[in-house]
Amino acid sequence: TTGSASTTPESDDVEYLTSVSIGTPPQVLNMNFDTGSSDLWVFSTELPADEVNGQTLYDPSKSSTAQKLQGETWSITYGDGSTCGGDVYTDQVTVGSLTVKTQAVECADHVSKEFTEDTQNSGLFGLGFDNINTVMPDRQNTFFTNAKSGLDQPLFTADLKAGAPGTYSFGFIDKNAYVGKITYLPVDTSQGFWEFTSPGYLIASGKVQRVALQGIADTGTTLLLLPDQVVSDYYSSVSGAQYESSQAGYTFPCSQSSSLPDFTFVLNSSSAITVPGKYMTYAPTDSSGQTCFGSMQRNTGVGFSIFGDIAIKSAFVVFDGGNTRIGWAAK
Ligand SMILES: O=C([C@@H]1CCCNC1)N1CCCCC1
Repeated sequence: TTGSASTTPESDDVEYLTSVSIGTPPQVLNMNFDTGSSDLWVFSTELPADEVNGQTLYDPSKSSTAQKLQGETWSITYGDGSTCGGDVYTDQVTVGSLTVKTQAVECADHVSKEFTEDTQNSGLFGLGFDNINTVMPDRQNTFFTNAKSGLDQPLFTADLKAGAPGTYSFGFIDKNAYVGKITYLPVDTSQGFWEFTSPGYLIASGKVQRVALQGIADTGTTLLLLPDQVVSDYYSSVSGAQYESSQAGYTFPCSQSSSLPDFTFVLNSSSAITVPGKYMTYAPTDSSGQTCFGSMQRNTGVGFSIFGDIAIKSAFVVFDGGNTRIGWAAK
């Protein structure tokens, strides 16, 4: 089997939403596919009304294929401090033409304000490793784990685009979606993430800095979060760039946007991925449009780097669960 679905960016490419069908008859929710976590959770009819603002609610009582997982609950806190939790059903879940008949669907009965305010996002679709699924007392599998044995190839791919719809595909690699070769790096799954190490980086056409960047490929993180040393090196070449504590990040005059340098992360001795300078301006910090927030920021407090959508939309990425490796290609 295989399947693929279009994924559409919200404004500023802050997140990408993908249509998912759950239950019988199908209830269609737009969800945030997140390779940085491993719970499939949805806004549900169990939420208090004041925690819902525009999202689509999954109602298990209206699905003839929903089964409550008695005694099972979930609770998650994300890196930005947002939280949610609730109880668990199994139901049929379909992405494109790919169906998992018995998928754990974690129903939120509480969500923090970050989720309430994210009005188009009706849940997270975890694509990390099962060891960080939060369901207690019995941990549940991701959609990818459940689908994997039936897939033509035990992998999924992310082809995110800047300001345009892209594609998540399961079970196959679309040769028309990338150019050149796919370069694979080994993945360490011990923390539950698609964790790999880039051996170095370069700014613009400068010399390669042989600094190991241990990080995760996280489709659910917007920006590119790297070690302080790398980030200050990058912005040292941008006129007027500074770390603005009130903004909790590096900013620069928006007038500099067209001169932000490319950022390249190395994969091996003969391969690298370049984030074009045009992606390195994230957004203005206020409506005046004077000051802009950078797409590269410090990874302070995380313990590793996060190659979020800024990096992922600069490439075609293969999440190869069968071989526990990640593949990167230009496009
Ligand atoms: O909570 C997260 C991210 C948040 C954004 C969405 N993906 C998961 N983590 C990944 C980085 C380390 C801490 C946990």
